[in-house]
Amino acid sequence: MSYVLGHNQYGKAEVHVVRVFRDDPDAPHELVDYNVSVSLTGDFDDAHTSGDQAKVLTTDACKNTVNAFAKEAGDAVREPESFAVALADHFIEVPQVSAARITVDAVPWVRSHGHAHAFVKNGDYVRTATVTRTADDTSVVSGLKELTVLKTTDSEFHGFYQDKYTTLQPTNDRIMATAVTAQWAHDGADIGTGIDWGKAFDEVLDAITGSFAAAYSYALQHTLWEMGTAVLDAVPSIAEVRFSCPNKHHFVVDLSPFGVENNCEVHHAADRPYGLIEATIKRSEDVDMSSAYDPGQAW
Ligand SMILES: O=c1[nH]c(=O)c2[nH]c(=O)[nH]c2[nH]1
Repeated sequence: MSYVLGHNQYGKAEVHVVRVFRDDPDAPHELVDYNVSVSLTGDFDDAHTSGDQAKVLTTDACKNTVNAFAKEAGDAVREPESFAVALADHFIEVPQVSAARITVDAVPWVRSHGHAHAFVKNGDYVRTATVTRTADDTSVVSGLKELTVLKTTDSEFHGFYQDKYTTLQPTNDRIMATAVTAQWAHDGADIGTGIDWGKAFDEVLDAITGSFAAAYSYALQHTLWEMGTAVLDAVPSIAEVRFSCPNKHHFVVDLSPFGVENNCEVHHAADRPYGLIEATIKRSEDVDMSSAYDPGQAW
């Protein structure tokens, strides 16, 4: 029997590193809070099929590298994308590595009361970055997750396909809520020219929240389209944006048994199940950024 080893990758997941910038004794402290994962692909068949670990860079060394680079990578540490690029550039130099993928979850901390060294965690969202480096190519995907948004009206859902199991009543007025996961891939040509990652992130965040608020919605799918086109309008270097958005259903509670009118005022916020609406919005038909995403990702 000759079985075949398929795609494999390995590395250290979730190295949680917090870097304080405190070089100038007179300046307020700054900090970044990153959960970093390293995933390496390459000539690692022997590690699996014969148990020979000669080519395996230990995941422990991957963890050590993340921690050391949090100091050694200088200003690149300040943005998750540039930190991930610095790490990927390092790991691709290991001869047996053909692709290095670095993912960073960045928790935002905001200065508290203008204080020089006190911060409050901003729980509004987690910022993400995924950098994939091969010998001759670097792809950068920025993103966010856990951005929960809600609007109390300007959302309808009707005219949908009906089969014998369809019981949902059409509505012209409902709450729409979701927790946005979004990932946007930067055009390869623009990465080398030095994108201002922080500015691009702020512009995308503003485009997503602004279009969610402003767009009149006929479905969460329709809102994803509006958010995606707003992102592409806002930042020219973005080639495509992917969304994964649970429909956080809010059902109007029937208060008629109590003789009480309920004009979309009292809702049951359902936990599960939830609709899961996912879409990619691309700048053109030719855009194919699939290699920029982890094949292990579910979407
Ligand atoms: O925005 C929505 N999209 C759907 O596909 C759907 N399906 C459903 O039951 N409610 C909704 N809402």
